[in-house]
Amino acid sequence: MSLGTIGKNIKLNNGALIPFMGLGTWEISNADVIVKEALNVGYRCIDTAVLYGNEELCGDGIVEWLKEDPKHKREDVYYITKLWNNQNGYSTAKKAIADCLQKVKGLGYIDLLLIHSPTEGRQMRLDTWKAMQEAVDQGIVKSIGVSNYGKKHIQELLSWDGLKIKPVVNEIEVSPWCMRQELCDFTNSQDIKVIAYAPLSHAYRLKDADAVSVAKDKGVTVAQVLIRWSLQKGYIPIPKTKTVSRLPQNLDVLSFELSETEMAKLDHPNVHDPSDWEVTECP
Ligand SMILES: NC(=O)C1=CN([C@@H]2O[C@H](COP(=O)(O)OP(=O)(O)OC[C@H]3O[C@@H](n4cnc5c(N)ncnc54)[C@H](OP(=O)(O)O)[C@@H]3O)[C@@H](O)[C@H]2O)C=CC1
Ligand SMILES: O=C1Nc2ccccc2C1=O
Repeated sequence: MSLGTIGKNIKLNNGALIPFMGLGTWEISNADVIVKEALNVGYRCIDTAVLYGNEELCGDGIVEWLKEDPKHKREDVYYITKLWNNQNGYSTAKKAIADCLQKVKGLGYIDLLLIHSPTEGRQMRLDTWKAMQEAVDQGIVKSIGVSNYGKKHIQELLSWDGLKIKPVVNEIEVSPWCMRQELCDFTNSQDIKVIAYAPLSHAYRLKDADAVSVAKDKGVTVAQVLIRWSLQKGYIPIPKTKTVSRLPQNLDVLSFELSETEMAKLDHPNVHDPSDWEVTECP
């Protein structure tokens, strides 16, 4: 990752551009308020999911922001949502995608639709992908991707004879305590970008002594250090905060740089401590 490109939009394998980082919205119940505030302070990418139950509120926040100023354009915001596990299967996914769009109808289209996880088995994964490809052909979804996919799930999709559209991203948990170096390298080798979820370790490691020491040296917070670590690794982090006062801080990660020594101090290649679920190895 060339440091000079951090902070710029990132080109996906279909030519579309995705913002360099985004806002996670899991467990944000007033997502309309938080999303609008986030857009006002400069966030341009919002990550939600059917699971989170706040897609409509995220859409409302975006639409409110668009209405606020004629200079605010739909194409300046990147809206990500995900089909939940029980929405796998061709006809179920077709209906679910229509529902996803209906919930944010003011947006007109979904920038990026993900299959939330690979847990439902090969046939369901591929049938779901078929429906997702058709949503791109229809123009209601601009890009499609996967989440929580391990190497074998990506290989399965890339070698499927029904593949017409490659996934643009794999959204997986990545932080210094869940580095997944092999999976990240494999994902990137296939020209698929890594969206790093739980980049703040779901807040479990914010008191880590090494991270605290790096943050102190740099004069920034541990949250900022972790987001910067993710960017310097070449990932697209989606830190979540429901605290309005933390929104600007988490975005303010372009004015400092971590040295190789600091990056190495943060790395924990031998630790594998996901903050949430771990399904990348499922059959
Ligand atoms: N595809 C998938 O399977 C998954 C996707 N995700 C996505 O990734 C996003 C991020 O992951 P998430 O699990 O939310 O965890 P994060 O790693 O983003 O951590 C969020 C926690 O950090 C706290 N926090 C945020 N900023 C700061 C700060 N500056 N200082 C101190 N504490 C801070 C938050 O508190 P507070 O909110 O109270 O401010 C919250 O407790 C999710 O919201 C979701 O969009 C997450 C898990 C799985
Ligand atoms: O953000 C998320 N938090 C989760 C917890 C369990 C399963 C999926 C998720 C998410 O997508």
